[in-house]
Amino acid sequence: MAVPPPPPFPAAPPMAAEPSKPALRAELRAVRDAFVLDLAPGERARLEALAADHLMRVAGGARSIAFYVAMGSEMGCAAAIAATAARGIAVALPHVESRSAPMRFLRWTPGDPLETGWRGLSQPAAESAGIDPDLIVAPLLGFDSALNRIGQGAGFYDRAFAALPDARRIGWGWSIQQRPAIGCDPWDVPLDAVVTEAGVIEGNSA
Ligand SMILES: Nc1nc2c(c(=O)[nH]1)N(C=O)[C@@H](CNc1ccc(C(=O)N[C@@H](CCC(=O)O)C(=O)O)cc1)CN2
Ligand SMILES: Nc1ncnc2c1ncn2[C@@H]1O[C@H](COP(=O)(O)OP(=O)(O)OP(=O)(O)O)[C@@H](O)[C@H]1O
Repeated sequence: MAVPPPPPFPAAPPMAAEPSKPALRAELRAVRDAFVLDLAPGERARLEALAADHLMRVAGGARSIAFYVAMGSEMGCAAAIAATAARGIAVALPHVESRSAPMRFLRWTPGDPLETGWRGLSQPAAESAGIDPDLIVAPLLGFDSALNRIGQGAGFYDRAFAALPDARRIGWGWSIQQRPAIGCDPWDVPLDAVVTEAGVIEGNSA
């Protein structure tokens, strides 16, 4: 009597992305590092200022915007923060205490001190006023034209988007971080737009 062959093992994970998220993150980090390393002196600041101009065109009506302090090869927010503050719009920055605690957005004005916190993050003093921003500028490792994003993988922004459903979600990154498709998980909340040095990618403009 024929014995049926055993089922293939290990079974494929139910939502296996192609490639795996950790592999995609490593690739995107390497591409982003190489892109920034190749920029001529002054070019990075020029491109970040272009992104700031694009953001100001789409930020209409926001009374408060959350940015972040860029690390490594992330597209920086300094020009956009300066433009935001110059328009009298409140600036907030993320504050992380631990991997498990929700990230908070704290009021910050250019010139205020920044403290080194969890994993070397530069962030406002823990006792700064918390705000619920109208618009959240989120760091990206990668994004696609359907406005899915992939971040560092700790889920801080996914959790913040779930907690602040009325805030506009704008991804912020270099145009070379775009991929044909970023596999998304059930908890991933899509962005409303992505701003790069090259322009704005909006949901209904694709
Ligand atoms: N500039 C910046 N600020 C941010 C974020 C971000 O992505 N960029 N965040 C977005 O969520 C939050 C912090 N999230 C983080 C999530 C993971 C790690 C982390 O695991 N870092 C590794 C090094 C990773 C690497 O090699 O690049 C470590 O410290 O070991 C750090 C911050 C809030 N502030
Ligand atoms: N709304 C949520 N509530 C609780 N946990 C969440 C929520 N959203 C995501 N997470 C958790 O966060 C973790 C990381 O998610 P994911 O791999 O999508 O990170 P990411 O989007 O790349 O990172 P980040 O949002 O920090 O930039 C997952 O383990 C997930 O369970």
